Amino acid sequence: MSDNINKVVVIYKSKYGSAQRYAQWIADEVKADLFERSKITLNDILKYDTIVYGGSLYAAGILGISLIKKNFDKLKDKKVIVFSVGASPAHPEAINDIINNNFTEEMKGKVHFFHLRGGFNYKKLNPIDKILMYLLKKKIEHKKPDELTEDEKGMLACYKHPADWTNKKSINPIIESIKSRIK
Ligand SMILES: Cc1cc2nc3c(=O)[nH]c(=O)nc-3n(C[C@H](O)[C@H](O)[C@H](O)COP(=O)(O)O)c2cc1C
Repeated sequence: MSDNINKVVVIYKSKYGSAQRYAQWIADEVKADLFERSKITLNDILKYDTIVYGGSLYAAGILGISLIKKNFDKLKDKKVIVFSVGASPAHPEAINDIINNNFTEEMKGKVHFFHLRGGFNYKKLNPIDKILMYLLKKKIEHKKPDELTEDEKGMLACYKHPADWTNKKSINPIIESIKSRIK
C-alpha cells in the first residue's frame, strides 16, 4: 500500500458478479484488502481506517448494507465509502432514492456515496429473480408508450439483449475519495 493512503478494506456483496468486479478493481487499484461480506467480522473491519462497502441493488436495497448500518456507531469516526451497483443510471433522482432507502440520517451526513452501473441478463437470473423481473416487465408494459421514462424504455430493451455497463473508469471518483485524506 502506498504511504499516502491509510489502511483500506473493500467489502462487497454481489449476486451475479457486477459488484464483485467493481470491488476487485477498486481493491487492486489502491492495494486494499478485499473481502466478501460474509467473510469478514466487525472486529476485523475495525482494524482499518477506510472502509469501502459495495453492494448491488435489489428492489432499491443495497445488498448487505446492514453491516454498515447496524454498526455505524463504531464506524463513524472512520472514513466510510459506500457504492451501490444497479441497472439504473446514476442520475440525481436515482441517487437520492438509493440514499433515502438505505441510509440513516447520520449516515447521510458522513458516508461518501457513489452509484455505479452493473449489468442485466434476464436469462441468467435465478427463478425467483426471474419472476420478480417478469412482473416488473409486465408493469412497465402496461403503461402507454408515451408514459414510459427513458429508464423504463432502457430496462425493457435489456430483457431482449443482455447488458453489461461495468466500466473500470467509473471507479475513478471512488479511488479519488479513498486517496483524499479529508474525511
Ligand atoms: C429482482 C431484481 C431487482 C432489482 N432491483 C434493482 C433496483 O431496485 N435498482 C437498480 O438500479 N437495479 C436493480 N436490479 C438490477 C441489479 O442491481 C443489477 O443487475 C446489478 O448489476 C446486479 O449486481 P450483481 O451482479 O453484483 O448482483 C434488480 C435486479 C433484479 C434481478
